[in-house]
Amino acid sequence: MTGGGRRYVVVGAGAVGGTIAGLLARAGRDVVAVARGPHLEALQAGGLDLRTPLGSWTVPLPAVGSVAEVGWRPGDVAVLAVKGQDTEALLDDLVAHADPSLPVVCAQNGVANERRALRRFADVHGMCVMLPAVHLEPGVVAAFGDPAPGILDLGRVPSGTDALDEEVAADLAAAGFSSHPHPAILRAKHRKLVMNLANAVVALCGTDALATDAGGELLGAVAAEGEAVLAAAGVDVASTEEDAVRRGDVFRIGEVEGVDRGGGSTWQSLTRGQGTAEGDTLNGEIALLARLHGVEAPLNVRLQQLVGRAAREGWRPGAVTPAEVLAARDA
Ligand SMILES: NC(=O)C1=CN([C@@H]2O[C@H](COP(=O)(O)OP(=O)(O)OC[C@H]3O[C@@H](n4cnc5c(N)ncnc54)[C@H](OP(=O)(O)O)[C@@H]3O)[C@@H](O)[C@H]2O)C=CC1
Ligand SMILES: CC(C)(CO)C(=O)C(=O)O
Repeated sequence: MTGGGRRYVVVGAGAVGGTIAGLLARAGRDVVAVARGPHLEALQAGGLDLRTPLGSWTVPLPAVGSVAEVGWRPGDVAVLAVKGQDTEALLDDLVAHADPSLPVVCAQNGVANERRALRRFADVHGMCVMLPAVHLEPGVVAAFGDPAPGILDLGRVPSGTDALDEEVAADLAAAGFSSHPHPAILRAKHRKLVMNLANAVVALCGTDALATDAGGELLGAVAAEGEAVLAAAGVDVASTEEDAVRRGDVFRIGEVEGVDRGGGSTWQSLTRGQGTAEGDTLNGEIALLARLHGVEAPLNVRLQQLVGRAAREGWRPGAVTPAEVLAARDA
């Protein structure tokens, strides 16, 4: 247990949340996971099966089925690690059970979750999550970063850092992550957003399609469209050089025995048949800004529409070709 009564309530203990909760717990921090369905049952029955290139462990992890069951107390910090499409429902629940002064850290991709949280909570922190991880089986999470599992910088939203950021970063560092307080976290998160516009491509077209000429063309065009829209909207985005400097050689993608990495988080949503996907939060951010600023974003609009439909209708990765998506640009 950590001193000072700090407790990390990690809501959504999947790929990212499971890795954060599991490694914080292994480092002796006080952690509660909020999970649901068969994953909750597996956590409660046998703990978290956490696999990494550095080793695999069964981590005993206190787990409850909803934020109503947490028993919130002073010193708690909520770490949101659900996908963006689940944030609104979660926050509605959270606001009914936790004090409005609860610090909320959004360990999620995109930049929409912090705004959702700020409508209900005053003390909101964004986290830029560079943590390649997989959760395809109840109770099991694999994180591929080696030697650090990932980079988890955080800061207040809209800007600045405070004592909480310092404390969380120190606890994450003790758990093995690279984590720094970041005074302009949304700047970093917008750079990550540009990268995550590819999530829908990987999910729809499959990982093999990325090695094709059409796949490469699509990935480049989707990112370029995102950059152009963010520039038209006047958004402050970290440069690729700044991003590369921060990544440095903190981690590379390692091997985890017995686990195939497959694709990113949206690919995992389709592979698991989750029924929803994160397109509205990721490509939808570009669609939103394009509409607000009078510019076009046909590729991101198409990806948002397709990945939502794919999740609803149970399509598997590979159901769509890059050429089919590129056709939206040429229509
Ligand atoms: N996976 C990765 O490599 C990376 C992911 N990210 C980002 O991290 C965030 C989380 O993604 P990821 O970890 O992949 O997602 P996962 O689907 O693996 O984990 C999210 C978990 O949250 C659960 N959940 C959703 N709503 C609730 C709720 N109200 N109460 C309890 N549990 C809930 C989900 O359950 P259920 O399965 O039932 O839906 C799921 O188990 C996303 O924003 C993603 O883009 C960032 C970097 C890398
Ligand atoms: C960068 C990447 C693809 C790492 O897995 C990611 O952020 C995601 O899966 O959402």
